[in-house]
Amino acid sequence: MLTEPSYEFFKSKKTTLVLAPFSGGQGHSGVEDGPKYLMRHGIKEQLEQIGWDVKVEEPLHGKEYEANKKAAAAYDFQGKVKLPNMVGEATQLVYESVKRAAHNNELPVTLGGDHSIAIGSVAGTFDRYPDACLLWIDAHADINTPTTTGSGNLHGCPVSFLLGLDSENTPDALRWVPKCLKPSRIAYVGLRDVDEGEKKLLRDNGIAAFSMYHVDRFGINKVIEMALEAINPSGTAPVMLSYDVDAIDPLFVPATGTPVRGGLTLREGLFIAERVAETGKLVALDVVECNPDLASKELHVVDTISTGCAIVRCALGETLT
Ligand SMILES: NC(=[NH2+])NCCC[C@H](N)C(=O)O
Ligand SMILES: [Mn+2]
Ligand SMILES: [Mn+2]
Repeated sequence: MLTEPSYEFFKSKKTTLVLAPFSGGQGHSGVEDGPKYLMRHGIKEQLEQIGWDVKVEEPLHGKEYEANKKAAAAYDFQGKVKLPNMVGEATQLVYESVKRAAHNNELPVTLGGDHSIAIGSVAGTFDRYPDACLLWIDAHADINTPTTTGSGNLHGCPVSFLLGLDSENTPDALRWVPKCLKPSRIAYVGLRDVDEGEKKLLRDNGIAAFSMYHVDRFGINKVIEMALEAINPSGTAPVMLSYDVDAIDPLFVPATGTPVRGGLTLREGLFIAERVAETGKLVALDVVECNPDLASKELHVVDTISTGCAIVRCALGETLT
């Protein structure tokens, strides 16, 4: 028997799509078009079809970050970190939107954009639900600090800011970020490309991290049970899902900036979202890193965008309704 969803907004089924067309957390152009493509593919109508009342917010409207990226690169850096001011401003705007939606008992669904925007969406969600836990579905751990990052790309760092790691080296423009996350409250699923410095941070902080090895060894169902048990032992805490589409194998999701082979199957990827929906505890969702520009053929765009939409529908209960 499926668990009855238990949160207020899950009963009222109000959601806000927070469009975050942002690419400043990494080098590729095109990831800022993710929200546009997801919307064009009908994500709003698809959610309405399964009974959701859908609002849309565009906190970055008129910002032209992508157009300014090249020029900004010359002055907007701090140590190794690229575009801290741009990322700091954009994520704060996302934060305000997500926070407002969450306090309004609407389910914020943040559509990226690169994964740096989770700085805003996670912080906004935890402002409303301080006891929440976070499932981070990704090929990457995104826990680099300003010191450990090799690339300097902030989409590889959001978790470290939310945890408050290496805070003495936090770029000024990111000092607003509340240290809202505890290491015991985040678990990863799908990892397969983790930097050496990140592995040490995961170990030293005792963070629950399930790689593709664990998915093969135990199966996806058991892995999610273990991940939820690690971060939400009572089963009563609110759950946020931050979903980088590169967790799923590039065979199914080719149009993404940092693809890594050997990932989740499409069904494993959707099952995670379905299983989280079934808990009835979902309070916020991100779907990030869809980059239509990186497709080598039109079919790859469709594969990637339709998977992004399916993740959202599954997390919002399509399979259960
Ligand atoms: N959100 C992502 N796709 N992150 C990829 C990060 C890759 C690498 N670990 C870095 O820090 O640059
Ligand atoms: Mn990733
Ligand atoms: Mn990521």
